[in-house]
Amino acid sequence: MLNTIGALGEFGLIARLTAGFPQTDDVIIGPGDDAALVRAGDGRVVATTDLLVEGRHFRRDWSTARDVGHKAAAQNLADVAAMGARPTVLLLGLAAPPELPVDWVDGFAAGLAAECAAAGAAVAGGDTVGAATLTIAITALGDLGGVPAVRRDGARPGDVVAVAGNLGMSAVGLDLLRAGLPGPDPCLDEHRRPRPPYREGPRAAALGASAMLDVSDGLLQDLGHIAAASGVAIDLDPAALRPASEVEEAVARLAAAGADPRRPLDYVLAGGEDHALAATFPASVRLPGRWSIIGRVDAGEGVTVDGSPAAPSGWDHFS
Ligand SMILES: Nc1ncnc2c1ncn2[C@@H]1O[C@H](COP(=O)(O)OP(=O)(O)O)[C@@H](O)[C@H]1O
Ligand SMILES: Cc1ncc(C[n+]2csc(CCOP(=O)(O)OP(=O)(O)O)c2C)c(N)n1
Ligand SMILES: [Mg+2]
Ligand SMILES: [Mg+2]
Ligand SMILES: [Mg+2]
Repeated sequence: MLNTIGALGEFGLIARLTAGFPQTDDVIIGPGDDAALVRAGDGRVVATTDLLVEGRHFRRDWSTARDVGHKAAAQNLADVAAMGARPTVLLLGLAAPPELPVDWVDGFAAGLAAECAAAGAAVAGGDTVGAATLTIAITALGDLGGVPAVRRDGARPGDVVAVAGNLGMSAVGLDLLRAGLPGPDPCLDEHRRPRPPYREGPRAAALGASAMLDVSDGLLQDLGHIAAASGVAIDLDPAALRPASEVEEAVARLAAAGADPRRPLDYVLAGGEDHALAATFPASVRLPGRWSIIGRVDAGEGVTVDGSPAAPSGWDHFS
């Protein structure tokens, strides 16, 4: 039987790839977090990279070029913010077929520029090649301003779990697109142009967040990374995870169209591409308005909802 990476799954593949990679004193935080932290001269820089592949992350008939520019930047800048850092600089890799309209490139660049401006980041360089599949590879850098990075491994029993940003809208928006249901719909907007709460990353670090990440693959799966890295259990409070009315309404639209949607709560728990920030904080911290408490950290392992093992799983590129 063929031994393929499909059987390993995305995270098995990453573990296998990175197992033998050299780690020197220049690497302060290596593979395994939202971003790396590396030495740079006398200082430190946060560094992360995420790819977007046409057909896999976006479709040109579902999103405008401008949308894709916004999303490509946002997906990467969110990983910087999730370390508690301020995004500073982005590098753009672009692989594109020669048939790609110039208008598309112009729109993409405008969207990328606008999202970078919103986060306070500049574009410092990149690379451009021809290829069969339109692919965007972005590297984003960030500045911690002298504070420690917020990793995935610092959650402690007794901490609270909190989220800034919205959950479930992007995934239900994707299902609207799959079902061919037209807009306007706020969930479509959220899917096309996620709005990570960039400034809440450094703010959470200043408040003493013990762990943090951005929700890209689905809340349960991503909180599972915090639970595993920290050696703790996380229990979520379903009452605190009530889906936004926009999610409820989009699910109702899908059901009315016979599209067999998931339950609203499942979009919240396992949707993906939210790029909300999820963090753990000592219970004594008074959280600002953009953060809402959704659960608590206990001794043990795994993620549960109201004490029960959580069923829906998140995104895996290979299974
Ligand atoms: N090809 C690779 N080589 C080295 N490290 C990788 C590779 N792919 C993923 N990683 C690392 O694995 C971790 C998880 O990746 P990923 O799930 O994509 O993070 P995120 O969801 O925050 O973008 C990250 O720390 C990332 O740097
Ligand atoms: C055409 C299309 N199909 C499916 C999706 C859904 N989707 C693609 S990637 C992904 C998960 C997040 O992407 P990933 O590359 O894993 O980002 P990372 O976790 O590395 O930040 C989801 C939900 C989409 N956005 N567009
Ligand atoms: Mg991340
Ligand atoms: Mg990634
Ligand atoms: Mg990411």
